[in-house]
Amino acid sequence: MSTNTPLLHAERVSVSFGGLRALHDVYLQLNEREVVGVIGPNGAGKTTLFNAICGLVTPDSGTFSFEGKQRSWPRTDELAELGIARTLQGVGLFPDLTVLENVMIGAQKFAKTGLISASFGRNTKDEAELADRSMAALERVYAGALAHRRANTLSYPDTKRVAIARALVSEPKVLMLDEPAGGLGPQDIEWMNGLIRNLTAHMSVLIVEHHMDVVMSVCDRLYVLNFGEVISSGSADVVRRDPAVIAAYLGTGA
Ligand SMILES: Nc1ncnc2c1ncn2[C@@H]1O[C@H](COP(=O)(O)OP(=O)(O)OP(=O)(O)O)[C@@H](O)[C@H]1O
Repeated sequence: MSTNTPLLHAERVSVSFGGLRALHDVYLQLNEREVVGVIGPNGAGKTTLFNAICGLVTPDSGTFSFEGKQRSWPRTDELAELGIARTLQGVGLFPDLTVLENVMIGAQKFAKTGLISASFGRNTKDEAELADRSMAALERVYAGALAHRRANTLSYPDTKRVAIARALVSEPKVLMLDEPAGGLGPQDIEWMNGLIRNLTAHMSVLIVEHHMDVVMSVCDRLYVLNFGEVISSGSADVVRRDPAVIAAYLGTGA
């Protein structure tokens, strides 16, 4: 892949739910080691675009390319192999499992005998390898000390870190983060932004966020959606000053 080829490229994406047009001719490009934000008011189509890339929604039309090759839209069971990982809005950890066990669930790609047998110790070599990878992922988000805590004892900011570790354990090329700053205070947002920037040493990051302020400082480029269309794209400075963006956000009070 040439250095100018985008890692991920979606073009002319349209999605309808019955009579409702959720996306219309949307485009998005993510380059190597880039942090790109998809922002926009409530109902703009951000999650639908994420879901299309993750195989949770099938577009009516549009093309998808990954590593320079056009291909069908990814199915959910192809994501790990392709190198795409996603965190879920609302975190989605298993409350009664330990942090390490939660992260190990993200490592299924590496469990030669399947997660269940590995988790139950039928193959101790696989289990040890999974645990090592999971521990390394936790350490990358500075959460190694939390490994043996139950997920339901964590603070909210810590659950968000663990959710990222769970996505990192499959060693993705593209990490998709759903509202990484949602519910965090200013200090934790700063910390989270620092973490995201560090991740770009190894991968590209795609972020969906409702509030534009929280992603402005961390994103190299932004796409702004409103009513299912891209109304602006570019650097934070360009987007922030775009009258169409100001009008869209003022219109919703976000
Ligand atoms: N499964 C679905 N069935 C019907 N309509 C849907 C479905 N998913 C989304 N929509 C509609 O599509 C539009 C885009 O929704 P989407 O969730 O993608 O927006 P969003 O920008 O992520 O919003 P928010 O910031 O509130 O999460 C909305 O009008 C929404 O009601």
